[in-house]
Amino acid sequence: MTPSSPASFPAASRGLFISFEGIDGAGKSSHIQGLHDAFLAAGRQVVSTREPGGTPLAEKLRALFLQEPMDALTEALLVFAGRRDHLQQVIEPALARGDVVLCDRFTDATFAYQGAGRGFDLQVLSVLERMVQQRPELGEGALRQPDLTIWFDLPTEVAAERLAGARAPDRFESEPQQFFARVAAGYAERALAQPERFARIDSHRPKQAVWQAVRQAVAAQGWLPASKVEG
Ligand SMILES: Nc1ncnc2c1ncn2[C@@H]1O[C@H](COP(=O)(O)OP(=O)(O)OP(=O)(O)O)[C@@H](O)[C@H]1O
Ligand SMILES: Cc1cn([C@H]2C[C@H](O)[C@@H](COP(=O)(O)O)O2)c(=O)[nH]c1=O
Repeated sequence: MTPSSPASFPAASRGLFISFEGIDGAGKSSHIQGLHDAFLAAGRQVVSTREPGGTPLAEKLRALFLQEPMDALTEALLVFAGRRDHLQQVIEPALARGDVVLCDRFTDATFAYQGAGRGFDLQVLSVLERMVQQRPELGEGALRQPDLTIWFDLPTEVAAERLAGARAPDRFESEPQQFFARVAAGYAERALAQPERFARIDSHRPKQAVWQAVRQAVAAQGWLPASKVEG
């Protein structure tokens, strides 16, 4: 059996937490499914989930979050309330079982959208983050954070073109391009501050090239075999 064959690649049995980020229309969705399939093929149990959402309660909050007018503090409180439930009900149990958790958006989105996009106080967001994500069992003062964040980066005008006419826009998708420019800058700031956690993917390329970059970013961590290109 070669080192890169899937059956020889349960490289680790510890849980893995991978989040996917980017402005609306950045192209996350199909690659999350591709990675889900690749991890299954490598013999891992996989939980694909999303934020806001991921539990019955958090999905109810998501519907309000995406549709009802509210201020930025209310947005932040709702999204962190849903995140708490999601962590307790889905993410932590999956990681404890040793599963791979693929999460379409997590707390970086809150810093990018509510923080950079809306201009909401980053220190208040940090306090909420600490309350919701604190995990004493990981070490004193430790917070649950993704092991890897795959950030789909592309120009706001390209994302807008991709979304145009695709579906009825929600409250965020209806925002002007200047809003998304701020959100994109927010993501860039997060990535700069935590380069070891972020993998930036240039998403202004054909889907197959983006997929190969995503696959490579995960393989570089030793979590999937490097040689095989799927999807
Ligand atoms: N590399 C690409 N080139 C061209 N079009 C793409 C590419 N990737 C995705 N798309 C198209 O762009 C649109 C948005 O993609 P997708 O829904 O995957 O983005 P997303 O990041 O999940 O968006 P959102 O966060 O708003 O749900 C879809 O119509 C998709 O087919
Ligand atoms: C987690 C999170 C999300 N948002 C925004 C970002 C998107 O516009 C929507 C979610 O829609 P998607 O198409 O499923 O990605 O919600 C946010 O503003 N703050 C957050 O923390």
